[in-house]
Amino acid sequence: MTTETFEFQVEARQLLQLMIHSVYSNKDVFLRELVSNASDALDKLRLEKLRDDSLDADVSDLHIEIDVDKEARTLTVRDNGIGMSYDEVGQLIGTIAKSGTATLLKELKEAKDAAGAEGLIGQFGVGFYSGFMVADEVTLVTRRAGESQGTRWTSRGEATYSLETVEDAPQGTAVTLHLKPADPENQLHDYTSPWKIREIVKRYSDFITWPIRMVPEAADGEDAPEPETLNSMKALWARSRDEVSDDEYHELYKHISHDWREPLETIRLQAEGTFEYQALLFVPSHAPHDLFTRDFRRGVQLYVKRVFIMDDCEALLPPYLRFVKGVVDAQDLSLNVSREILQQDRHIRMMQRRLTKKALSTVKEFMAKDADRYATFWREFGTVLKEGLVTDSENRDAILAVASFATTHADDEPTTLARYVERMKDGQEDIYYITGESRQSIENSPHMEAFRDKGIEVLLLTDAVDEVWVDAVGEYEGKKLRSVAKGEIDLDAKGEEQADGEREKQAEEYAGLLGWMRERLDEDIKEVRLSTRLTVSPACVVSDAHDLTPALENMYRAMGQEVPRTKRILELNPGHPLVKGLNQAYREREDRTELAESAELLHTLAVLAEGGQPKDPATFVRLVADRLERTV
Ligand SMILES: Nc1ncnc2c1ncn2[C@@H]1O[C@H](COP(=O)(O)OP(=O)(O)OP(=O)(O)O)[C@@H](O)[C@H]1O
Repeated sequence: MTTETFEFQVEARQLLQLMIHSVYSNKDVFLRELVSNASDALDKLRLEKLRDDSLDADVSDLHIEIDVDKEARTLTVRDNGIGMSYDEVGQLIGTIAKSGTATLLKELKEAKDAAGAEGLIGQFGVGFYSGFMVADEVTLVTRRAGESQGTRWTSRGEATYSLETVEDAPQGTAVTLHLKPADPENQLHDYTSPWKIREIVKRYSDFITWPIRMVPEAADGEDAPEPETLNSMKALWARSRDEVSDDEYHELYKHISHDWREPLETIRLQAEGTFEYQALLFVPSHAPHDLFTRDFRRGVQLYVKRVFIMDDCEALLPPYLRFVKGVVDAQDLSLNVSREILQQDRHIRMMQRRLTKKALSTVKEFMAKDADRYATFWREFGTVLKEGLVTDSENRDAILAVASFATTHADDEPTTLARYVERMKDGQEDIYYITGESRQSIENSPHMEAFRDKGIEVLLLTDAVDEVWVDAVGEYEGKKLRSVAKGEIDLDAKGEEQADGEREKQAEEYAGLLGWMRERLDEDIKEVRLSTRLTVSPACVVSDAHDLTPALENMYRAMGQEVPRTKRILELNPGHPLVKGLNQAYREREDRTELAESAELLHTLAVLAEGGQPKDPATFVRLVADRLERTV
């Protein structure tokens, strides 16, 4: 069979170069990655055989084997697992199909130091390619279980790789690294040394549930020694807490999550009784880059009596906890259980409730005992946790209790709702918030003026989900959550006579202008009224208390839902010279053509001030230019 040569995808080539000129100082981890892939391949084969007994595959002694040849300076990691077909090798090994590769590479190039680069690579995980940190050539020979022909893949980690079919490949995959010369100064150890291999396997892969064997090289003239099993194979989740070190837990986390960094927290949970299970969950320390993409893979694996059943088990945790990684091992499920059955299983639903409560109480503990850890957690996962405020009414209070929000009270320290309430002024009945794209834009919004003036604290909500949960939640401890940009806001003490009298007078004075403007702006505006929110700006637009905000309208449209355009309310600041002038002109002039333009301008300025888009930018620019021309 001829050998075909292929070019690596551009991204794959760039990643390979990064691996070769190693951004990662600890090169030992290449073995963990290869063993991890081999272990996955064994899991997959066992599962496939379980589902389809007719599969022509030998599952009697599934294991991983590590062989070294000191003379040839090669190290081989072999498994008798699922293997790959010719096409799969091309797809899985020659390309990087993962979303976000381009972003990762860009960030890597921008990372200023090795530690930053290491962190980024860690988040991504480059698995198989890490072999090129220690080898100048990698050969992979594989045969998919059930197929007769095998495939050999070879590359020197440069621009190309070659593929050929082979006739006599054993079932599974063997990855052979042609090792670079050892260079201990650069952490490139002698990976042909049995004690080094023992040490690495023990450190990183002890919990792997398949035997990892090594056949030590025979001394001259002696028979080959018996293979030695290097790992204990004990499922960490089944061992008691004091038997397992934090490092061991962390290695399991890295195996499951493909993250190279330590988790923020490890959570153990055992349930005894009618439905027994053990769970070992991890809260990562960093949000993965694809957390908000549609095909994000959740991190909880399901085992049944120590047998791996599935990755990415969505029935075990609600979507807003999708960042939690870990293992759940249930005793009383069928090995053939499917995703559909899991979704309907009463025990699984109970398990999900318990795991959810445990995850939330862990966050509560961060909050109570370790402010830094809580701050990291919230920075990384607050946005996704808030989705639960909308979707999980049972745990809404628990989520609200651990949620925090940016606030006008402090520049860099978010507040909980409880603390906000403690600080509420005498007579303040509601919790005020404003939503928008960035802290800066909403802090300077005209809607904030009266609040700033009176020193009333406002929560600054800038995540898309904030628009939704505030409506779903509605109130906290009997205090309404109120948008400063919705409905009528009256911050003056009720019944203040002077204010009331003044307002009545103004209402009379402005009645004509307000009615006339409403007619002029009828397409977009349903009411024009005098404002009690504004102290500096001439005008602002607000939504009715129960109307959709423009951001929500856009969100629904982006999701493909039809929503009618909601007309808004224009508020004018009667204390502003521009508004006063407009009123005077309205009263004095018969010809109101110019005035109509001014009304339009005022409206557009109000839209711009809250970060909106003018409906007709060209006309707006022309009107402003006209006015400027007259003043210069
Ligand atoms: N020993 C193996 N047996 C069977 N398939 C394998 C083996 N090694 C790798 N693969 C296939 O190649 C794919 C790519 O492997 P690679 O190590 O690059 O990434 P990964 O394991 O998917 O994720 P990560 O990069 O985060 O480790 C795997 O998902 C798997 O399908």
